[in-house]
Amino acid sequence: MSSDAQLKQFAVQLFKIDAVKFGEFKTKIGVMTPIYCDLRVIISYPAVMKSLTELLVPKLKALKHVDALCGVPYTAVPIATALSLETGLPMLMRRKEVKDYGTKKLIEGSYKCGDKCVIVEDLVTSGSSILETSRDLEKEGLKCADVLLLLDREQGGIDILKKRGITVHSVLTLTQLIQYLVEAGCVDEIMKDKLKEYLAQNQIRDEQVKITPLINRLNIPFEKRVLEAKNPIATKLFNIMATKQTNLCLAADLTDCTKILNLAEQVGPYICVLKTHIDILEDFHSNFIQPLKEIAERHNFLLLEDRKFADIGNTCQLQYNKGVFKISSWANLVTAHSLMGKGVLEGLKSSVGVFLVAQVSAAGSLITDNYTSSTLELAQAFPDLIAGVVCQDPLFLDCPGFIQLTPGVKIGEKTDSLGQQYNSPEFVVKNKGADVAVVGRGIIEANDPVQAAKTYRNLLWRSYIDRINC
Ligand SMILES: O=c1ccn([C@@H]2O[C@H](COP(=O)(O)O)[C@@H](O)[C@H]2O)c(=O)[nH]1
Repeated sequence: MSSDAQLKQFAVQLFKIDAVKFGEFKTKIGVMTPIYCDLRVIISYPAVMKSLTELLVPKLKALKHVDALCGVPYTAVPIATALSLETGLPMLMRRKEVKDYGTKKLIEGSYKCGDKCVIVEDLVTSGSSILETSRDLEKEGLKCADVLLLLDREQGGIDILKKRGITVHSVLTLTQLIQYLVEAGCVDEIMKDKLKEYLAQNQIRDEQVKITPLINRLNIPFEKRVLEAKNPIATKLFNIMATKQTNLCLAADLTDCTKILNLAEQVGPYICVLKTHIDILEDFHSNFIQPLKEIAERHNFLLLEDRKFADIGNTCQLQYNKGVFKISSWANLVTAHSLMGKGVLEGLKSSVGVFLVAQVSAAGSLITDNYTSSTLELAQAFPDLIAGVVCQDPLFLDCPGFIQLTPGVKIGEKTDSLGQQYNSPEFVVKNKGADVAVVGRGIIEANDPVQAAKTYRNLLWRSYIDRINC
């Protein structure tokens, strides 16, 4: 059992090295907190590392039959190392990012299936990092029922873990830590009250726990994701993006056939997809299609008709194959709404790639979170047909074979006069998960559309490279 004096001395050590700070701090989820704990600094203070080890060792020894220790990356890895050296228990290491997920090991070290592994953690708020670690250890056949913890922030994480069969053995709670610091004269009683109020108002609910998926498409380069694509047009698009080094889709929202052909010819080298709204052309004639296809072939880009099919399957089939536009004869890709269910997808032929609309860029859209997640389920039920999803947020992270298409991209503007909402090229790729970004008026209304296309292409591609390297 840790003595009160030992704990108090440790609390003061943490305070002195600035591992615990008081004031107004913004948390990861944007909420303000009066107390901030950054235990990463501990490694620079061997005396504090020693105290911490002395506090954790008795708790570890009290656990029955332990085969290995694994620190939650990264802060708890040196803590687990110290415990391993002190107790002679073997240590394992979990990789946080597995970019080559097909080949790289998730867990480093020597172990066998069924080994009992104790997870070591410095701080628990929601418990999500521990859940990610136990998921990866269990994937390798290890058993992880116990966690050795330094500090419980008392925001519900311990109960969340308990519900999932994980027992946490902690050294200190945040309330105890403050009490020791008050007794030692490091902070006053007011801070204790502030903390009490903060904890009462900031309990994390079960459904708020977010676990980063094992496979995260945002970290995987297109040339690797192509191996996961089931739809042949998605395969083609991944290859085009990787070889041409562009993830720019031009929304060619012009109403004149010749203007579209001229623009396609000029910006062809910088785009991977040219998106049309074929029904806005005032002079549409079937002679338009052949040259458009030839330009697309020559410059190696795909044609996406943004028809947003949204009727019963039979009508969509007619709209797709018949009428004056005969979309199926030239479009490599089409968009469809999920509103009418799977009939729409059954009505489209499998040589096409479909982008299913899960979210839109329009302000005041009636699409709800439930609609979006049902759309993703529908997409997953048709992997041979679905090339990807049209959305505004980083969704389907664990489906690297699908492509995220994101419209609403413009430099220097936030809206238009009819409810369109824009983000910058960097933001949509790095923060919103866009694989391909759709740019319309940002290019077609620019003084020099070719230069604008080059600029968008460069910004989007650089952002994608930064994303996969970060
Ligand atoms: O949610 C959506 C879905 C589709 N679009 C289409 O993208 C372009 C955007 O054009 P801008 O000129 O860049 O605003 C346009 O063809 C839309 O129909 C979208 O904007 N939002």
